Amino acid sequence: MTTLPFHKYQGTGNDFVMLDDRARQFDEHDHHLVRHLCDRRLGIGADGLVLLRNHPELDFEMVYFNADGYVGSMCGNGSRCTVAFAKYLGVIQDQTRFQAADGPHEAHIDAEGIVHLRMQDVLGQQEVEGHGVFLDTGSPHLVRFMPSSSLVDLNVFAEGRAVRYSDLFREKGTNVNFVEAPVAEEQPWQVRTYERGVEDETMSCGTGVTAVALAASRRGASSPVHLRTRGGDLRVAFEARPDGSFTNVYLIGPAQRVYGGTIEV
Ligand SMILES: N[C@H](CCC[C@H](N)C(=O)O)C(=O)O
Repeated sequence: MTTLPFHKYQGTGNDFVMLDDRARQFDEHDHHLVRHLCDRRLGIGADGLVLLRNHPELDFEMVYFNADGYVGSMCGNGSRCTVAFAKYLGVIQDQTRFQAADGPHEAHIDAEGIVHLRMQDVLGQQEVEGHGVFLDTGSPHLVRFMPSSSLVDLNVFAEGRAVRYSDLFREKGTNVNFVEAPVAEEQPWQVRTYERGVEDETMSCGTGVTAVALAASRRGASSPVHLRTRGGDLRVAFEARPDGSFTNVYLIGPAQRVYGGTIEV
């Protein structure tokens, strides 16, 4: 038995175990341990786990795992939390450049503590017959626009799973976002997400709302798009290019340290 110190963070209800791994002691191939730490009954409990590591050129590197114990692709909420964690550790102040799964990212923390995270440019979006719109915002996302008032009672677990394990997506998997457009202009777009790697609905998904905002821009939404998840509100700002791609994409929202402790492993 050894004692492992950890920190628990959440960003709009998407929660993460954060480990300060600057000394590089954590074995990233230990899927069983990652899964155990994310287990809500036997471990700490989280949608994912992040290792904060040193990086040779940038301020730090973020290594993100889904709750299934395996390295995931880009995680937007987890990135905002990692930026807040880096500040908590004194690794950065309010401005940073760091490495994530899909490449380098810039971020800053504003006077209200809100994290503005620059995402990679998004090349485009593609209609998937019978399913919705597919975008890669660092992670794969299917966006399905739903009729008004249908989201509240939707079985996101069952509906999301059906898409994620459909013949089209089974092999690589996809995250699945269900969206309701606002009924009045000043209201937010509502989003519920089934996450690959968690294989369940989460309270919020950062790369997911980013995908939703860019897909919504094709349906009249203009930057910044306001989005409401079950865990809180996020904003996505962007510039649409004439060729259908997007640049200057920012995911903007809170990131909070909930508690810290140690766990016997
Ligand atoms: N919750 C994450 C999404 C992680 C993507 C992950 N579920 C995968 O497909 O590897 C976010 O806030 O962007």
